[in-house]
Amino acid sequence: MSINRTSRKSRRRNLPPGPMKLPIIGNLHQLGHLPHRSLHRLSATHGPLMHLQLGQIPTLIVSSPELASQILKTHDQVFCNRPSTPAFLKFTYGGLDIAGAKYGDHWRQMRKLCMVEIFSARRVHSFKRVREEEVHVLIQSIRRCCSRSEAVNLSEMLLCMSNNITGRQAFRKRFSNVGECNRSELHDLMRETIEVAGELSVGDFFPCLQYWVNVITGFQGKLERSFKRVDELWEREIGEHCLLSDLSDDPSHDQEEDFLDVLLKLSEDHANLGFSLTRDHIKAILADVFFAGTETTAATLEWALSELMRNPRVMKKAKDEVYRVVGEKKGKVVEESEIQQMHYLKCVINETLRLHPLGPLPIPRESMEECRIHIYDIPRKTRVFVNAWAIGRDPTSWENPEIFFPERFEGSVINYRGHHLQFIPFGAGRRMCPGMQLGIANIEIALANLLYHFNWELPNKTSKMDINMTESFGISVRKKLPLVLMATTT
Ligand code: HEM
Repeated sequence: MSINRTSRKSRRRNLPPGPMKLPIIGNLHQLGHLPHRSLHRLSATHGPLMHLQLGQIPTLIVSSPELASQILKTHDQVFCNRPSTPAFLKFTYGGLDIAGAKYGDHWRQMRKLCMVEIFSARRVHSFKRVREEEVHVLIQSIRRCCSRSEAVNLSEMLLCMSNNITGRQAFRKRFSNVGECNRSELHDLMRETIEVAGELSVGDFFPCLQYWVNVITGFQGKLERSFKRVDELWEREIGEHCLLSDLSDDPSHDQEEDFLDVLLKLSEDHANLGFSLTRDHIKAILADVFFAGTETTAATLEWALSELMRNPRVMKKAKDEVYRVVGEKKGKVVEESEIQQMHYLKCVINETLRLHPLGPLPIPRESMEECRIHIYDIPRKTRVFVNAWAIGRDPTSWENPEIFFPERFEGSVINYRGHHLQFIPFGAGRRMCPGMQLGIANIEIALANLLYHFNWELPNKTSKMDINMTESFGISVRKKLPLVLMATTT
């Protein structure tokens, strides 16, 4: 398959348009080692529309707001499929979820159901207490490090917090020890699974040899083992929920419904639902909630703090705002109602998402039919990566794009809701992130509290420029090296 351009010569000679290839500028070997900066460098040389031949898969990388608008708005209906990779198919029970589902009736039904029942503003609000309690546990855990003059591994703690919040939202269970924000069975399992799911396996790009390539490289074995453990976890939680709902004197009946309560209830209501929500559908949705929701949230917080450490002026301004809004409130958690007045904090989060979006690689789109983008004909089944990372650093949209400058969002109409294609950390169009509000609520409350309760320093008198900002690939783009800081209480 080639990506064709209408030839100028043929137009001059009044001939029917003949094909001209959009040159292939990269291959699988390069992509395997391409961090975002190399992709950025390639697009600086080859323009914002790049064609890579990844094994058997024609692949486009789109790195300008104009082209992103063509993919995610003008031709959203053509590009709203997701390619099936073995890892996605496995963890989503053959694409029964939202993120891995092929575009069509099933995806529409699942997305609508989850938007109403799981991702709605009402549901996000109902977990306010869960977020505030888990942030309180995080603060207490950091305080204990302070009292022992120990460095805080924030990368690890933030991921544990995010897992605990999601565990409580999904099935009312936190997995760390009581009162701790430490590693748990869930934490290790999610880490391992996210690594497997985010891995670029060679077999993904050779569909006809996929299974055998994955067996030979050992990827298939890794995938099966990981899946078995995750499936056991979902089964255990579903079993416990079914048992609890049979016990009329269950004390947790007073509490907010969790996602699993909601999904189990819906699964018994085929008539109203109009389709059958099986156990596998439920497990697939749980997989989405954990895999799409935990690391993304923790990674954004990690980048925000790293940028604040490198930019003391911004750190001071953000802390001043939090104090001004909250006032003197010893030992308490900053509450969500107070965050609505923290406009600069929101700019800091925007600026973090601009420079450190989820990344172009983990959740690609796929064209469902042939389509013309710019002057090129893009064949059916082309994989498309919209490079939010490069778009967020595009000098034609952003002044001094490499500088962390939250003020650029003050008084600006640009937001992350998918309307402004120069800033798309949550994507845009039909397949835009449905968990945006949930993710932002977690990030805001955690960041406000980390700024309110602590002063942060680098360990061993290292300089702010020593903070390593190298990225690593996975489901989200995380810091390659953990963020380790010293905290003192304010
Ligand atoms: C900072 C946090 C987050 C970021 C940056 C983020 C980003 C993204 C992006 C870029 C996409 C692809 C959109 C596209 O193709 O246009 C996506 C899809 C998705 N996200 Fe998020 N996300 C976050 C949090 C969450 C949370 C908390 C959840 C759920 C609990 C979630 C669930 C999903 C799902 C299910 C999809 C697939 C949607 C579909 O294919 O229809 N995300 N996210």
